Amino acid sequence: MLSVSQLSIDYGSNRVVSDLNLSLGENEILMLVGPTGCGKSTILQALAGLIPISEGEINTDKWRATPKLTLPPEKRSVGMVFQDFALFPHLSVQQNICFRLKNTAPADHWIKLLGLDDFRNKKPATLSGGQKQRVALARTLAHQPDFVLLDEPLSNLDAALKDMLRWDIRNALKAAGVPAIWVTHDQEEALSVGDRVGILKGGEIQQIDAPERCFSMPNSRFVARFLGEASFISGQFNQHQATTSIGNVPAHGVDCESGDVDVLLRPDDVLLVQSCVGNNGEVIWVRFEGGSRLCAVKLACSTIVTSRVSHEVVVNPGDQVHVSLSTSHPLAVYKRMQ
Ligand SMILES: Nc1ncnc2c1ncn2[C@@H]1O[C@H](COP(=O)(O)OP(=O)(O)OP(=O)(O)O)[C@@H](O)[C@H]1O
Repeated sequence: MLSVSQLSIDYGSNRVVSDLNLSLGENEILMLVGPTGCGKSTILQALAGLIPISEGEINTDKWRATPKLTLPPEKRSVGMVFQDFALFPHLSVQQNICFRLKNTAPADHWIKLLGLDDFRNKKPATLSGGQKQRVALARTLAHQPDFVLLDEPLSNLDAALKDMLRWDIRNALKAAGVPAIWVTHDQEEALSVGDRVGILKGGEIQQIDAPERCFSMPNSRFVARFLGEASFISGQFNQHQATTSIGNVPAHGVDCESGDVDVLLRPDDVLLVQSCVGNNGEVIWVRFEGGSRLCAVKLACSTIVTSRVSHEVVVNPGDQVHVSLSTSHPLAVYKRMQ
């Protein structure tokens, strides 16, 4: 539907995106994440035609853009949703959504579907942040774009609203059958809402994969750490099995076939038990998360692993505990760094 090959983007002499290759399938939602300044917004702006590209090409079923073959934004059939909503303050909700629309039937459809019926005649200033973002989304979808680019659409909203609106946006995109690239700072949002996740670092894609794969089989330690709590324990890897000081687990070598490795542990892979005998670690910090607690445990070898326990388990720094590994899914292992 949309494909980007060998795309590079410069600001003056500063290359901020290098050799980007990605494709967006029909009806697919691709989440883009990465540290601040890694080029996420720049990529969206280039796809929308708002800034020039230096190398490579962007192709859709209907058009092609290269550094020499430029195409203005209005000819790209792309919808954009920004974090600051970008609504016209002097126009009503209805007028914002119908702005420059010849056929207003799709606008009615999205006004109803996104729960904006009661706000048709209100001005943006009288709406909540969540309602403003629904208006921005309705306006985008009412124009029936071929694809949508969302630049941190939820970052100005509070946590409870974010959680609800992210699903409303996903459902609306799926209902419209429009593919989207969605930039977010929120790893949880990326993993839960996206069909695929792309992780960027320094303007380069590190991995694009299904969320489960990015999380459980990251292709580098950077990706592992970026997508959530990650600890590593040394072990030996042989015959699809990793042997560590706190248990043996099925394993998959990301960059090696066998030998000395570091095993990626997510907090849910580590079982923490409070016991009077056989303890093998000391709790060094605990973070209360609501329904659970995240605990860091220092082992005798000085390795620190994290474990998530139910909120019913009361653990405190200084407690002696027993941690072990027992997973039925393979854990990612990486060649041991010297
Ligand atoms: N108009 C500009 N002129 C020059 N440099 C720019 C411009 N816009 C962005 N940059 C630089 O390009 C790099 C990528 O910026 P970009 O905004 O794409 O990153 P980002 O990943 O979206 O960051 P964030 O997560 O903080 O929004 C940064 O180093 C930034 O300082």
